[in-house]
Amino acid sequence: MSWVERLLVTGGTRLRGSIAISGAKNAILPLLAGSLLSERPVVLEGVPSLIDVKTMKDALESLGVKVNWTGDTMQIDPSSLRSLEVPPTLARRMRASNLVMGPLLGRCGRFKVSYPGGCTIGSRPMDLHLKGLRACGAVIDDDHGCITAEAAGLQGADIHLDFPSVGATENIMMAATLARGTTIIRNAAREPEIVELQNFLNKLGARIRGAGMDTIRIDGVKKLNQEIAHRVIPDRIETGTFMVAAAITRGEVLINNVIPEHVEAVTAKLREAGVSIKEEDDRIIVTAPSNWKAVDIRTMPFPGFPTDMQPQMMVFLALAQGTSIITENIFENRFRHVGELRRMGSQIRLEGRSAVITGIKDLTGTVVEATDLRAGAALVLGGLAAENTTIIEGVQHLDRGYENLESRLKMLGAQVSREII
Ligand SMILES: CC(=O)N[C@H]1[C@@H](OP(=O)(O)OP(=O)(O)OC[C@H]2O[C@@H](n3ccc(=O)[nH]c3=O)[C@H](O)[C@@H]2O)O[C@H](CO)[C@@H](O)[C@@H]1O
Ligand SMILES: C=C(OP(=O)(O)O)C(=O)O
Repeated sequence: MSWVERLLVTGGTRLRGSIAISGAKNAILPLLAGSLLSERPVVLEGVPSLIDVKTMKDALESLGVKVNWTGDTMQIDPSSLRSLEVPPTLARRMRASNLVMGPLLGRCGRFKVSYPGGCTIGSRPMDLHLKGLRACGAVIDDDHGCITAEAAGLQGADIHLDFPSVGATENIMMAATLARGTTIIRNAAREPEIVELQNFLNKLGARIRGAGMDTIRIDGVKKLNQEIAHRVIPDRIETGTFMVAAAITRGEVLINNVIPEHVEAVTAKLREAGVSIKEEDDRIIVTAPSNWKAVDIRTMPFPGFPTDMQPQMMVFLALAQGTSIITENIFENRFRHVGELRRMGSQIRLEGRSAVITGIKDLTGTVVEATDLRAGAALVLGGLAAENTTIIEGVQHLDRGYENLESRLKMLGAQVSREII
């Protein structure tokens, strides 16, 4: 017998209190994959309890790596690596499964993985990853949804990415770590998770510089053999989601364990709309006005406005005074939440890559479906602000990327519960 989990969110409560942000999903996943490059034990701290992290742990274990996960600490012993093939059922569970390609190729000279799964927000091809790995000397067969690669020793290369892809930058960085000579990645992604990966790999013994800028230089080393412990950076998308939760409920929330510079684009847009945001060393205080203004948003690679915050900002703007335009420049199919938000009463019109949002006074709770992770987050936020109760189906998407979401929202006064039917 199968069961369905759904969230029941009853709106109308102003969120108040303080909350601490968890380790970043999009940082821990490449760090776990990057551990494969090392021959010595690695300890990761601040590991969030997420389905995607569990999937990556399973993927590492399927390769023979020993992993011990207790609380928010993970001990990884990559010395026992013996298989170079991730089972298709695991690979298809999330996009980040592709991040084992670079490390396996770098350390062992071969891999076999299925095309990854992940959020259904666009076609998400792998061409830039494969182009970069081929430039380093890998012979790659990309056929029938399965990618196999071989290299008799990788060679450093000068690679220009057509687009600053986060995953391609990470895979190439990791493969190049153990290549002969120097690799240069131009038009590299500049996201904080890239800087985090550089810091982590350098602790292990790699020689990488430039992360956070558009050119990254990797001087290959023979092996990574430093035994290290590393604490993962806080999740900037979870931070942004809680910032919007405070704002949309006209509440006041102190958010701890934050790197304010990582959420600057979100802070700027919320301030432009009229929300008060006070930044201190590692915390942010969000105080919402009773009404807010429409603002326009264009998603861009970092430091631009993050696509992973686009759905959450859309629901906030659905309640703004005036008309906002959101242009989604990263993923061609990241508007699946629009239909669900319309069911809650919002007035949103799609025109190609843009959504035109005419602010209304109130949203109305109804039954809606989370079609992907951030679409789900937007629906929870809508539910917190709506009249009456919103029932959100497709909760498994939320569990991929938000740790204990309902209990943490409850700590701030929200009326949220999970129902199993
Ligand atoms: C686990 C993880 O870190 N996920 C994040 C990562 O995903 P991910 O690394 O998959 O995102 P990319 O930066 O690679 O994708 C950005 C754009 O480039 C395109 N592209 C990408 C690779 C490629 O080989 N060819 C190609 O055309 C994609 O289809 C997309 O349109 O960055 C995205 C963009 O900030 C975020 O939304 C995801 O949350
Ligand atoms: C798109 C996302 O994740 P993934 O790349 O893992 O699908 C996300 O975190 O919003």
